[in-house]
Parts: sequence; C-alpha cells; structure tokens
Amino acid sequence: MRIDVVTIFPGYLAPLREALLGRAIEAGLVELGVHDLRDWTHDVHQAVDDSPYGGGPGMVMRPQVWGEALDAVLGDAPARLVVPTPAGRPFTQATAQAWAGEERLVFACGRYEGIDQRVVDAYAQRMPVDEVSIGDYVLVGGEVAVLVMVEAVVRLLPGVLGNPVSAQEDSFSDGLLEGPAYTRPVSWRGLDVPDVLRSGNHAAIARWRRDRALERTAARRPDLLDALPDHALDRTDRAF
Ligand SMILES: Nc1cc(-c2ccc3ccn(Cc4ccc(CN5CCCCC5)cc4)c3c2)n[nH]1
Repeated sequence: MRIDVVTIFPGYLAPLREALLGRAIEAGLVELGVHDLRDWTHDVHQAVDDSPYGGGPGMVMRPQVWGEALDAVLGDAPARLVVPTPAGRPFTQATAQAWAGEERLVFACGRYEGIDQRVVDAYAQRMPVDEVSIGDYVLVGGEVAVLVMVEAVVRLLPGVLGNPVSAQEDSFSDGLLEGPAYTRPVSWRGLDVPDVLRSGNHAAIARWRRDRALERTAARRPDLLDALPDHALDRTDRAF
C-alpha cells in the first residue's frame, strides 16, 4: 500500500515513521509520502486560505492550491482520497478494514475551518472520496485524524503486526469491548489476578472473559449491545 499525506504541517506526520509503522515502512510493507501544501503556492506569502463566501468565522482553504497539489501527488495512479472533517461519516474499524485492501490512500489535511468543498466535489468525479470524522469533537486540523486512521489501517496489513490474530480478534470485531487483561505479578499493591485466569480451565476462562466483555460493553457502550444481531448472544449472555 502507498500512502500520501498533503498538509501545511508535514512535521505533524513524523510519528508515522516511528516504531511499528516505521518498521513497516522500512520493511516495504507500506510506502509513505508526506507533502507540504505550500510547495504548490506561487505567491510570496504562500497563501493557502481566504475568507469564506457568505461570511462566518475563520478562513477556508483555497481550491486552486489543493487542486495543483493533489493533481501532482495523485498523478495517474488510482487512489482513494480521504478528507478528515468534523462533518464526516464516522471512521470505524470497518472503515479501517475496508481501506486496508486499497492499493493507495491519499489524505488531504485541512486546517482553518476546512477546505473549499469544490476540492472534494471535483475529485469525487474521478475517484472515491471519503469525508470522515474520527469522533464527535473538533480538532484544529486533519493531521491528528490522519495519524489515527493510518495507524488503524496499517496495523491490519499482512506482516505488520507480530501477532496477526489480534487484528482479527480486535475489540469491536465480535461486537463487544474487550475485557480486562492481566500479567505478572499475581498480586500487585494488594490487587490479585482473578483465580479463574490461573485455573487452566479454558472453558471457564473463555466464559469469564466473555462475561467481563459483556459487562463492560453494557456499562460503557450499550449502543454496541443494541446493535448486536440476536444470534450473537447466547442464553447465558442475555443475563447482562
Ligand atoms: N473528528 C474530527 C475531525 C476534525 C477536523 C478535521 C479536519 C479539519 C480541518 C480544519 N479543522 C478545524 C475545524 C473544522 C471545522 C470547523 C467548523 N465547524 C463549525 C461547526 C461545529 C464544528 C466545527 C472548525 C474547526 C479540522 C477538524 N475535527 N474532529
């Protein structure tokens, strides 16, 4: 997979070259290009924004600069264009799974109050364009959202995670939040590891883990429980 990011703050994307993702890039599992939008300005002030038509607070990013940048970065290769925005469709694990199958992702990081809508509209005429939100809160720009989404997608690529089974068994993959996890020591600051986890009784351990996952999901994300298909819960599960 090739990933390109266009931004006025290239330094914000430096963490993508650290640790797990950095190793995936070095291993050639993913290619990453980060591009400074201002490279496609032609005025001495390198202006990328202007006042909004119709009035309103803040500034809007100019379509011309974005058009020149995206034309240059995209070239002729097919790609999916992703534009983070507070007004986007929710980015979920399902989105990450779908994008993990893409040959190429190009992320357009807005700042100010966002990017002139015609940029999305123009590219949507020739390629898939997703306007996505990573949550119901307002960031200052798209860069942090891109860090989140790139990490969620790249970890799903074959060879990236040391223990691939965890990608399939991710929380949300069975529709529930994952329960608590423990490691040594067996007692820490007066708190003990639940005995069942040291019992060697794998059926009891599986039951205990599912009960904790159901309990946590009911407490923290009842919406996920409501969204579960009927067959997903057995009779014992329904106690929650
Ligand atoms: N999930 C998520 C993604 C983003 C995101 C992504 C990309 C950009 C580019 C710029 N900003 C900042 C910004 C955008 C829009 C407004 C206007 N809007 C008015 C009504 C109420 C909500 C805000 C204010 C600030 C961005 C913010 N935030 N949260």
